[in-house]
Amino acid sequence: MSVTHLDHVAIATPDLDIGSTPYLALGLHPEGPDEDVNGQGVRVRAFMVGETLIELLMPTRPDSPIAAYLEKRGPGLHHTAYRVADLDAEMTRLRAEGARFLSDAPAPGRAGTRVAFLHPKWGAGTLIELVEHLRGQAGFDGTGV
Ligand SMILES: C[C@@H](C(=O)O)C(=O)SCCNC(=O)CCNC(=O)[C@H](O)C(C)(C)COP(=O)(O)OP(=O)(O)OC[C@H]1O[C@@H](n2cnc3c(N)ncnc32)[C@H](O)[C@@H]1OP(=O)(O)O
Ligand SMILES: [Co+2]
Repeated sequence: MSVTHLDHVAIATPDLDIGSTPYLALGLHPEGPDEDVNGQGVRVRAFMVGETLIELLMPTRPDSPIAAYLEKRGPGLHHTAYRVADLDAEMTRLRAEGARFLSDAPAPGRAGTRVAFLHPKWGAGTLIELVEHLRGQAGFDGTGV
């Protein structure tokens, strides 16, 4: 099995509190404290909806991909992320099918995950992320291991 869940939907925002307003009004609550993912230049606030997170992303430095996105497109939907049990295997499989990853190797994501992004052109106009959770981590169902 390859993809097992819609892991998260990510929204770019210049301000986590402003970006949170609709989700708080919908009755959702942040999952723990905000987290800085320094490799990506983002601060993340996550809201759980069923088994899927809404991930609010605020840039933490001018060269963050989120800063570039806000500049070009303004606040809004940034990417969708799909959970896989074995990210290395999935990257190998997709590369063999011509997929265009934005980095050679997985990078650290939120909450101890490993992540990799596929080019929006390959994604037919949307940025797609693959996520692998650590074994035993909340939300990890062990599928495929
Ligand atoms: C914390 C972690 C986690 O989940 O745990 C995260 O999510 S961190 C999330 C933040 N990290 C990332 O996003 C890392 C991967 N992202 C990147 O490397 C970059 O943002 C790119 C996706 C390559 C886009 O960069 P940039 O716009 O400078 O490149 P580019 O000008 O070559 O763009 C190529 C084309 O893709 C479009 N494009 C850019 N960003 C897009 C997006 N988010 N969704 C859909 N299309 C997008 C551009 O408008 C352009 O289209 P046209 O050619 O038609 O004009
Ligand atoms: Co993400």
